[in-house]
Amino acid sequence: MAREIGDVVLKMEGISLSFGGVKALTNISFDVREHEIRSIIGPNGAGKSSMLNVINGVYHPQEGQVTFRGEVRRDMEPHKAAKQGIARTFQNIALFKGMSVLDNIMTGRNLKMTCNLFQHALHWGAARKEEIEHRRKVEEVIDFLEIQSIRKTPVGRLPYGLQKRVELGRALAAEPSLLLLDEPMAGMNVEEKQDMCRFILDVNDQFGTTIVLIEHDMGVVMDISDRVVVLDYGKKIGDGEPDEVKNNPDVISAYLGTSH
Ligand SMILES: Nc1ncnc2c1ncn2[C@@H]1O[C@H](COP(=O)(O)OP(=O)(O)OP(=O)(O)O)[C@@H](O)[C@H]1O
Repeated sequence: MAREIGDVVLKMEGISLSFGGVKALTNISFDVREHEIRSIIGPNGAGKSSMLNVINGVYHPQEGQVTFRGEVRRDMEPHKAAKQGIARTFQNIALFKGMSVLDNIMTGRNLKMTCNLFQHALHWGAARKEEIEHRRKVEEVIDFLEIQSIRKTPVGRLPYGLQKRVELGRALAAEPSLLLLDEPMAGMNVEEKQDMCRFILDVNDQFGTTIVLIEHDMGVVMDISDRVVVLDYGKKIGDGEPDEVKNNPDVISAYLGTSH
């Protein structure tokens, strides 16, 4: 691979998270290095989505510490995480179905907009310039994801695989340094999965974006990940390069041996 894996950018230390009596995560530690594709796998209910929600501040762990780019983050909220360059996609597509592909991707630029609505409405100086820059970036994302032909189509009319691609586009429009992908290939057919895989690898390679990925398709995970962390019942049972994880007996019995 041409890209070089860098220093640790995200460090999760001793993370524990409970919902009432349910322990979603117990004392989990792992790190993510610059430019790597780091996957989180595990059976249903293992705590994968909860971990992504801790990373971007949706959930606040009762114990443990999250360090992003050398800064310990307390009281992280999703909008603060977004401002720090963390973007994400969701397990269930979260797009505006009645809006066009272009407008949905444009919403990914919201945090970067500095001019107010009134200025935008009148297209005054700086606002006009800013609008042009946002449009340029959005068109760049549309070209990158090869969705020029559907740019004006309402998202709700698109097949599922393309909606997932648009959701990736919205996350990319924010120009994240860390991209969190929650099951980006769930529900896709083989061809759609191959396309999505290619885009994830290209994002990582061309933009240098660090990626944390949750995915159930083991073939995909083992193919595209630099390192994999394995959760089971909220506990970490494996962590390492794909080959290492594949041969870990705990992982085999907890996960690979099941029908997931
Ligand atoms: N908001 C919540 N309130 C209560 N319990 C929750 C909440 N979110 C997650 N849990 C519980 O925490 C545990 C871990 O759930 P989580 O969704 O993180 O697992 P997962 O590995 O992402 O599962 P899946 O593969 O099915 O998406 C489960 O027992 C779940 O029911």
